[in-house]
Amino acid sequence: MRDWTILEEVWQVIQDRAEHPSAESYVSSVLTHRKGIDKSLEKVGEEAVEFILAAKNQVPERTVSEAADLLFHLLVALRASGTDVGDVLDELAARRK
Ligand SMILES: N=c1c2ncn([C@@H]3O[C@H](COP(=O)(O)OP(=O)(O)OP(=O)(O)O)[C@@H](O)[C@H]3O)c2ncn1[C@@H]1O[C@H](COP(=O)(O)O)[C@@H](O)[C@H]1O
Repeated sequence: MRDWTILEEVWQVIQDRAEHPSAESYVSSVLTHRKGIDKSLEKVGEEAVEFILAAKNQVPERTVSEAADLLFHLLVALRASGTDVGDVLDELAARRK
């Protein structure tokens, strides 16, 4: 089975950027944006649309790239909304049949 720890690593970096914002950090720029949480929610929407178009048009490389963008921006939006990704994983686990 493929190793998913990269998702956990990215989540940890997002926590670090939230707790220690820096001017060079893209994550910090989203989490401290003047639009507030709307910035990260907009990014989730944009990336979802781009993913849908890539998958619908059957462009494999773009589908992979847009899926990565979507997962990344979803993690940032979870942080922006004060949601623990652990609770999302627990929810998925609870749905196991
Ligand atoms: N996975 C990503 C990632 N994917 C995309 N991006 C950035 O997302 C930005 C958005 O690009 P777009 O073209 O979608 O949008 P844009 O119009 O340029 O900008 P906005 O709409 O966001 O204002 C680009 O600057 C990319 O570099 C990312 N930035 C960071 N990460 C991860 O987050 C970690 C922390 O990054 P920093 O916060 O920058 O240190 C990194 O080590 C990576 O693991």
